Amino acid sequence: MNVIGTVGLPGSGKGEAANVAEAAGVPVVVMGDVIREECRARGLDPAEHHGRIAGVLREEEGDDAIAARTIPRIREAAEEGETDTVLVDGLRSTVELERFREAFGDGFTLVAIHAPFELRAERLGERGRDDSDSDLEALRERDEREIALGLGETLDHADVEIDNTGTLEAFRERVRKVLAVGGDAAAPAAPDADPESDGGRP
Ligand SMILES: Nc1ncnc2c1ncn2[C@@H]1O[C@H](COP(=O)(O)OP(=O)(O)OP(=O)(O)O)[C@@H](O)[C@H]1O
Repeated sequence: MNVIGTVGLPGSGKGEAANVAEAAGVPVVVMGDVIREECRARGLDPAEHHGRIAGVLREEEGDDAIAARTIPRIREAAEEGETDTVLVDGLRSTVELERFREAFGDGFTLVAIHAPFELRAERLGERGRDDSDSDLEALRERDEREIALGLGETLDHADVEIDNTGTLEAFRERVRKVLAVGGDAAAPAAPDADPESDGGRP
């Protein structure tokens, strides 16, 4: 079983990567769904209480609570899917990463998606909101919140890096390649490899 976890700052392209997976018949498990379900189980509206319940779950069941609850969902998705690859969206911390590595061993591949702040701000602006200063400030705050949870450190542990600074089609193609190989086979793809390059590196 190949489990591909994606990690990236807000607006980096995780949702697009999940779309590529779905289009390719690769099931997608969203870690946030665990939290939404827990909100409903407690009679709370996920839209309002998502952030708080994520914190409560970690306090009650440990920092790896969301990962632990996601693992059986990943196994179920693998059984039901057309391929033996599953994409998991929503890793936030190295504790979660360790939990997944423990559960899936070499079958787990962490994929980091990178795009600079300005580009993420522009893309998120196009996704919904206008590109005002308050949105830039909101993105800065979201970045900081995610980094405080451990996202920055998690990015440093990636097995595969995807640089999402080009066209959407170039990004989708890169994701398709990573999904097709998964696991260790993905390693030869050098970080931020230039697809135009003929390998003439020193
Ligand atoms: N290479 C690209 N070129 C143009 N637009 C892009 C590119 N990559 C992503 N986008 C667009 O940027 C927006 C943000 O991407 P996406 O929703 O995948 O980010 P995300 O990492 O899931 O963000 P969040 O964590 O905030 O949900 C989307 O509208 C997406 O279609």
